Amino acid sequence: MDGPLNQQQTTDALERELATEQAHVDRVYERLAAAARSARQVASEGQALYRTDRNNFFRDEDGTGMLERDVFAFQAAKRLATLDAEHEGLVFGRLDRTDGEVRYIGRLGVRDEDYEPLVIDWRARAAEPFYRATPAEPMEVVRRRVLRSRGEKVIGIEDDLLDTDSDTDLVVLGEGALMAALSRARGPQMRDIVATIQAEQDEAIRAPYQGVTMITGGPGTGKTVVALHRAAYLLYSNRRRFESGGVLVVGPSQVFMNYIERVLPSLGEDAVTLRSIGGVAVDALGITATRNDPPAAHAIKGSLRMVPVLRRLVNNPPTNAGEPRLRVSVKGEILTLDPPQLDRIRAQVLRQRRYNQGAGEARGALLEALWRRWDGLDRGTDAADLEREAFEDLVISSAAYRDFLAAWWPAQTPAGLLRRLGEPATAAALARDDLTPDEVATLSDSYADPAAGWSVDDIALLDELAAVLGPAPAPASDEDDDDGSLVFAEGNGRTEEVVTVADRLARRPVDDPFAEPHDTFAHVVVDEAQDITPMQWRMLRRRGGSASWTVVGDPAQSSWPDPAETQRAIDDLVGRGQSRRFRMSTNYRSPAEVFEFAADVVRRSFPDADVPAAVRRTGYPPRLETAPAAGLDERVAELVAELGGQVEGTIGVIAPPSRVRQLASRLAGALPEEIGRRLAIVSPLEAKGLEYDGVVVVAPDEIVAESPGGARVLYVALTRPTQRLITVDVAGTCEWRPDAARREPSPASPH
Ligand SMILES: Nc1ncnc2c1ncn2[C@@H]1O[C@H](COP(=O)(O)OP(=O)(O)OP(=O)(O)O)[C@@H](O)[C@H]1O
Repeated sequence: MDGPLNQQQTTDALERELATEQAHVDRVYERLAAAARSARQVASEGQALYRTDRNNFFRDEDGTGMLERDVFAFQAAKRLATLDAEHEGLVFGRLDRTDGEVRYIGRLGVRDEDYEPLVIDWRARAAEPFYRATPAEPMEVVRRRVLRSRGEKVIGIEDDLLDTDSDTDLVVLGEGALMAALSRARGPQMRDIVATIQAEQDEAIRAPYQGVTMITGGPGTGKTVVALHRAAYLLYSNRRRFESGGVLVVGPSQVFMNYIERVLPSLGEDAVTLRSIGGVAVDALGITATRNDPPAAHAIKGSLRMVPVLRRLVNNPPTNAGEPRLRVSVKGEILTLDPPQLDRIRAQVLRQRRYNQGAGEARGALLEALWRRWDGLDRGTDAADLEREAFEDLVISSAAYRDFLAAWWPAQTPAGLLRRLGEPATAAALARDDLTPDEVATLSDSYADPAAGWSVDDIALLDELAAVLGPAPAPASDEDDDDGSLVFAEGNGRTEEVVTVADRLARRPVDDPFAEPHDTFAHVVVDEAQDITPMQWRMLRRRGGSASWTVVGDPAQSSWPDPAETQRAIDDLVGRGQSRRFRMSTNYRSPAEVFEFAADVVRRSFPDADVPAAVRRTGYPPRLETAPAAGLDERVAELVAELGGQVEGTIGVIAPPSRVRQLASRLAGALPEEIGRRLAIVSPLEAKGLEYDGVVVVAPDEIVAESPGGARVLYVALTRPTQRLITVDVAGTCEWRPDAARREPSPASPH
């Protein structure tokens, strides 16, 4: 080119280029419409073919020919149907290469009638230079162009000239797609970043699937969005493995799952299971929890010290429900099994079987022990003798035996068991030396009110119990049949109903003693991994016994009191298998003015925090406010109203958990509806992973005090804004502020 374009030339060039790109995009949509028509036709022909073949010979070569010719149309139409109707452009990128080739990049691949690519799927290898090429290493790309669209209309162009040495007459327009994308107001849901993925992010997205892939980095570095694009990439590059094996994405809360739920569909992928950490065990338990425990209970319930307590809860049911010894009378003889012997039998069975599967064996062992007692008795020569079978019939029909069995090996459910910890004496007996008396009291207290429902931490405990218990046995329809053995009608006169083989096969899934009570997945993505408690890691690992993993987190944002402990759990997962680590170095969310302030706060108590570089300046430093305790809510309402006029999109009020409810009710009536609609009032835990254009952080000192994560949790709150941050101290408190900020009055800035 011969130098920069003037204003008029730029406008003309932009119009010309937009028209060129629009023409290509139109062609793509026409081709897709044709592909969809063809797919429908093939589907109906395919059905007709199948029907014919049921009556005639199967003509394999016809079916194959049909699939080969039209498989693409099928795929394109199927994926198009899953794309978000409001996606921002099916085609979003163009590469002009040094050899003159032009490649368009899009959310899915589209070919023309001659099978030539009109658009390349962003996950294909040929699309890699779109994300990786830099001026230092242009990868044979002269110009990278990002197309911005609304529906099917191209409305903007952002170019990067990568190979400045090449002699090209390509025009270069716009000021960079990334900055344009980052400056836009945020809606209530996360968007995909497929048009502006950065090189270091792309490497993590396309990393091999095997083993454990760790993605670390500070707040706003795109860890979440990268992990989601990685899930889409894995499905694309290994569809058979991951579509059939399943991909699970786990995030910190239900609100967070709602926030990210559109990203994968907007990339044309809907075969991914999204669960909040409180909903991971919905497969085994049928429930999802959203309530968080207070910090002290959270610290106990998340700790591995709960493992032996729960094991004892299952395996040593307190025997206050009945006599701790078995006494039955057979033909006038009293046979007794004492507690030590009973304990030995129980332990022996549980060494080989989980509780639910052990019931039959335990009964067998009791009968065996009683028989030995009977057999060993010196009953005199004229005493009644009994065959073993008749002896067992007598024992089984005795009320004493049945009552004992019900108390000694009762049917147990995870929920019923965990509730028992609400009895302080039971909790203390089961905790032994694993918990201190104070911890036992805290734990027991947390179950005192059954109406409170289960907490997020309880879910991992219930899941542990479900695993220790093993799959629930099928409800027995016939007492004698519950050992699962086949019964055939062979004229023994006792059998009233014939259990056919077909019946039995139909029951097998419920009966299968090896079936796990939970789903398993081929790949598990764990977001905000720094907050996953050791007990929750156990729950997750049950879902990914032979899975590969993507683990995403930032220890500096941890709300767990001992970040080293969660790190050990992650190291454990990695084990000696394959693993790779990617560090994201740039904060794309926060304005630099806000982030530098937040980074100073976290460094005071966590000097090793991984602090990324923020790329965007807005000219608005954080605004540090103070309000008298009595007028705090009113002041927050005023500030939210002001903020509503300053930012276009979402507003978050992040308050200490103890204040959230009251603030929500005070602010409800105090704000114009237009602002109320954009407002969320949340605790820092609920704000994890989310972002808002404007944020008011209320009573930062209380946030630090109310969380075991302390300053790290405040750091989460301070790093949520994409545009503006306001903090409001209760008058007389500002311990949290770095010295420099505390000495200065509220900065005189253009608010
Ligand atoms: N390459 C990119 N192009 C455009 N936007 C991006 C890019 N990378 C990240 N973002 C945006 O930056 C914001 C932060 O991303 P994300 O929430 O994934 O970060 P995070 O590292 O998970 O943050 P946190 O640790 O604070 O939860 C999001 O709005 C995301 O869309």
